[in-house]
Amino acid sequence: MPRRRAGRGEASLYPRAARRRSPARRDARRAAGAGAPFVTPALRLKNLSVSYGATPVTHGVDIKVAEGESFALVGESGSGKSTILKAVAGLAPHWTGAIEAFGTPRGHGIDPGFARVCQMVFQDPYGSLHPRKTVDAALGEVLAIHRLGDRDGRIARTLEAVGLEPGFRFRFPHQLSGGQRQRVAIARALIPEPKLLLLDEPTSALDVSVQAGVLNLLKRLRRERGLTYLLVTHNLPVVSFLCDRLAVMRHGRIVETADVSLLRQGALREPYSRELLRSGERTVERQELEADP
Ligand SMILES: Nc1ncnc2c1ncn2[C@@H]1O[C@H](COP(=O)(O)OP(=O)(O)OP(=O)(O)O)[C@@H](O)[C@H]1O
Repeated sequence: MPRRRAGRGEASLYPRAARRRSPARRDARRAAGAGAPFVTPALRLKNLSVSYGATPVTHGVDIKVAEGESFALVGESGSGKSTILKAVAGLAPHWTGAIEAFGTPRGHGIDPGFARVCQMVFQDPYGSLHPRKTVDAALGEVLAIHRLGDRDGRIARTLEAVGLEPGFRFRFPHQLSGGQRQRVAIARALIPEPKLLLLDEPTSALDVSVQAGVLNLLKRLRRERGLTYLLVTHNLPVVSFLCDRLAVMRHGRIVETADVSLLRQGALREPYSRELLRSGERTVERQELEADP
């Protein structure tokens, strides 16, 4: 059984998790791999079974995502990918098993400590932003929930980080384009300075012409902030661009977990994964995506 690092007691976990690690240390942790002993994963799902009422949706899902890693869930529609994200975010409260971020388990209800380190970005920026709240109000609300000060400074810095000019601060959602709205949604997730982002099809509701810009932004933010991503997508080029590993889901179960290099080589092991690969959508033009630095 993997041993836990000394001093990673439950009470002190969130302050430790929120501390920025040096890139060298992060690379070393990544090189150690998600399954290596002594390394507490950023996210651990153990035997996770989620249901809606009496209907079971996922069955015994096990996932470990290392700190700084980007991990994708792919698979056919209805296989339970978004349900896993919802359970981690506290939006699907009927589950068994365990959900841990940086070694600390979350409960089934509202968990403000967990929300501080783990935030979610939804697929549809039109639905996820309140139509009567300005960008300033949407971001300020998150700061108030987490009792974070320096409201003006944090909002200004976060808008800059997502590539929005200061003038966007007092606009309403209907005064923004789809891509700008999704940048606001990303800003809202980023503003409490989480370490782990749950990304549910973050670009699929956007026009193809703006998808690449948002994907490039997510890639840069991860690099600059040492973020960990758990991403749901149907778009395999997005997985290839943004992720290190992927899990293929079918009927609520993981059928294969693989390094993204196998996806790129077309060398996934399971017949179902290969079928998915053959039918993979290609909706983002590769040339629009930035190369790795
Ligand atoms: N709030 C809900 N209440 C009841 N059933 C739900 C709810 N949300 C999702 N489901 C059902 O759970 C199953 C899994 O849905 P989920 O959204 O997790 O799949 P998915 O793999 O993310 O699909 P897609 O790729 O189409 O988004 C589906 O059968 C869906 O109808």
